[in-house]
Amino acid sequence: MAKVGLFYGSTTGKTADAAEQVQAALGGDSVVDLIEIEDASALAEYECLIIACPTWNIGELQDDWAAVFDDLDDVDFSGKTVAYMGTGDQIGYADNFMDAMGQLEEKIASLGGKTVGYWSADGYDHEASMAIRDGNKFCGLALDDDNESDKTESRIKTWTAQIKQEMSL
Ligand SMILES: Cc1cc2nc3c(=O)[nH]c(=O)nc-3n(C[C@H](O)[C@H](O)[C@H](O)COP(=O)(O)O)c2cc1C
Repeated sequence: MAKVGLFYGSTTGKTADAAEQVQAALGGDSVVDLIEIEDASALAEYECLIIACPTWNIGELQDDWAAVFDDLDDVDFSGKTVAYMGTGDQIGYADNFMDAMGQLEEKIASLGGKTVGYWSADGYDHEASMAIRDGNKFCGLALDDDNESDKTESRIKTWTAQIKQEMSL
């Protein structure tokens, strides 16, 4: 079985922690390579990807993802299965919750990536998000350790069970 590439950017460590938990829940480093995003071309090596990005500076990509965003255009995502996860603050940044996850999904899907891992937005308290698709679903796992750290473990457990099926892991 081909390994999953989990690429993350993280400024204060919350997304890095969540990415480690997702890696562990999917079976550890024999199943998932955990890679800090530095170079977009590394994404091409994987058929199954998990893209992990927090939203910073009111609706912006985290710095490491911002640095490679334009280079994503040079990656052929057709035939790749891609799941997304983000961390954010639904109370402090209610009008921009998970915007970065939405921007990355929009771009990578437009370049041919098949999105899996949609996640119900029921029970969240934000006002607006660029990550909402088809009614009331986020385009990936939405984690909020600023306000709901008690829910992170169970959200990761449920979501990883879902993408195990959707990625046939
Ligand atoms: C200055 C600042 C701006 C932020 N802007 C947003 C935002 O627009 N949307 C959002 O959902 N979260 C926002 N956040 C919350 C962060 O995304 C959240 O703390 C995240 O978990 C940080 O991830 P990291 O530790 O991996 O860098 C912001 C936080 C700070 C301090």
